[in-house]
Amino acid sequence: ATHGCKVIGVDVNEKVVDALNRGEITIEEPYLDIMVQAAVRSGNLIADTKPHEADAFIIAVPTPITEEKKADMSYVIAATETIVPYLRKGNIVILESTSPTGTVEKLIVPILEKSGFKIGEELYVGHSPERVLPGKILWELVNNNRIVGGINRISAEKIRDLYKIFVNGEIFLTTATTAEMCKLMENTFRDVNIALANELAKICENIGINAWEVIELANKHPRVNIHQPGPGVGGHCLAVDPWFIIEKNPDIAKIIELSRKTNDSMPKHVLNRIDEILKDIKRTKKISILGITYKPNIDDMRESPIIELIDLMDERDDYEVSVYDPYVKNHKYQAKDLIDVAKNSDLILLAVHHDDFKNLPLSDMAKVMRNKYFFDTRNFINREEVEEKGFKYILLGESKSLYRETCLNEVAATI
Ligand SMILES: NC(=O)C1=CN([C@@H]2O[C@H](COP(=O)(O)OP(=O)(O)OC[C@H]3O[C@@H](n4cnc5c(N)ncnc54)[C@H](O)[C@@H]3O)[C@@H](O)[C@H]2O)C=CC1
Ligand SMILES: CC(=O)N[C@@H]1[C@@H](OP(=O)(O)OP(=O)(O)OC[C@H]2O[C@@H](n3ccc(=O)[nH]c3=O)[C@H](O)[C@@H]2O)O[C@H](C(=O)O)[C@@H](O)[C@@H]1O
Repeated sequence: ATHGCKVIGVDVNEKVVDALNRGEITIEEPYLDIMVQAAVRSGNLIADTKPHEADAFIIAVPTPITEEKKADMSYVIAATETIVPYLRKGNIVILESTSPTGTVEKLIVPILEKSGFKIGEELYVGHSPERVLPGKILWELVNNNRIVGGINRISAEKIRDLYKIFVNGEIFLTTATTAEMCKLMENTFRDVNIALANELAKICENIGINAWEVIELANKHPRVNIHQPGPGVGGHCLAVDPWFIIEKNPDIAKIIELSRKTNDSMPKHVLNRIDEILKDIKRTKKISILGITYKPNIDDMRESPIIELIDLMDERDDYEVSVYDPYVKNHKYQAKDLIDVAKNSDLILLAVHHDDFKNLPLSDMAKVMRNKYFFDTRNFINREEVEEKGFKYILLGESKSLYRETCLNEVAATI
């Protein structure tokens, strides 16, 4: 809309539509409010609960997984069916939702055929996966390279020409099914690499060294890029998309499935570590959790591993939980500030590395706590600073064994 096109934003949620028409946004994303205001004011962006006739239709509805880890394609089916009555000869239809392989060819095309138009000749159809990173969406939307998979060459070319209106990155053409698999493998690549880092974290805890130090040093190799361990992988992308591959290839996608399970095991692993740290306390223990979103500096809690951790603690009667997240209001355990969250607590768990947590009021927090344990799952907080304030600092991916202490002393003595 800010590049001169007339855009109709269609959503079944009336609240989203009403907000957009007032020039307001319903998600947190840097600079999006300014851009939407400008687009609405220019008259180029309007929203409605029903589609209008148009030259091109872009489908970007949710593609979640069910409890059984199967792709839920109901939103894509519903949205595609909704546009059929509005289609005209020469229209372009693009699926942007991250989808299992074969979605365009086997699910969307048969629905679009109900329009009576010849697919690929009178209707141009394809998949152009969205690759933006939440928190950097507006920059990446324009500057990322894009893949366009058509059901035939002319479809891919027509879709490419549409994206050229606002994309500065390169646009690569392929088939619809290849484009679907590219998107799934991009997120799977990241998920598998994070699983490797999480496994390393557990191994290092086992042998008494620091995984973060191993990663930093190993990554000095020109062809090594180990990712960061943490309390688990969240979001509606990495925690979801690999399952689309596993569902269709259960006997082959073994590494992918094991990686998913490894990352999903991290909240339980964090709880096991807390059990071990607080094993001598026999009464109900209070845990203060800093951050519950799925990653830093955003308000999205979808598939957050911290929510999973809280659920695990809820199942136990020896834990009481208190939470503080500057991006979240209304969580059932939400404290009003960083002092309130620490009241009568036994352990602070740094779960999400929001920038807001860079300068914690550690002295004031320590004053209201019962025991002063600080468990950092992100290697985010300065160990010396925390220890200076009287806390015992514990880091995910590190177990300070006697062996490690002795080795470090020996190294220090040699230097
Ligand atoms: N959010 C992101 O940064 C990225 C999202 N994606 C993919 O894009 C797709 C959409 O994701 P999000 O925008 O994050 O989801 P979302 O849940 O934030 O928004 C989807 C919107 O679609 C609406 N909707 C549902 N059914 C509809 C229908 N039949 N007709 C019209 N509107 C309908 C919902 O009310 C909701 O407002 C997913 O497949 C996701 O994996 C891919 C890359 C990045
Ligand atoms: C390959 C890739 O980088 N995909 C991006 C990803 O966005 P998303 O916000 O889900 O990715 P993320 O920043 O890796 O975070 C996912 C999760 O992984 C965790 N995480 C991430 C990196 C890391 O080294 N260790 C780690 O534990 C994060 O804490 C978070 O819980 O998924 C998006 C999507 O598909 O929606 C996609 O558009 C984005 O480009």
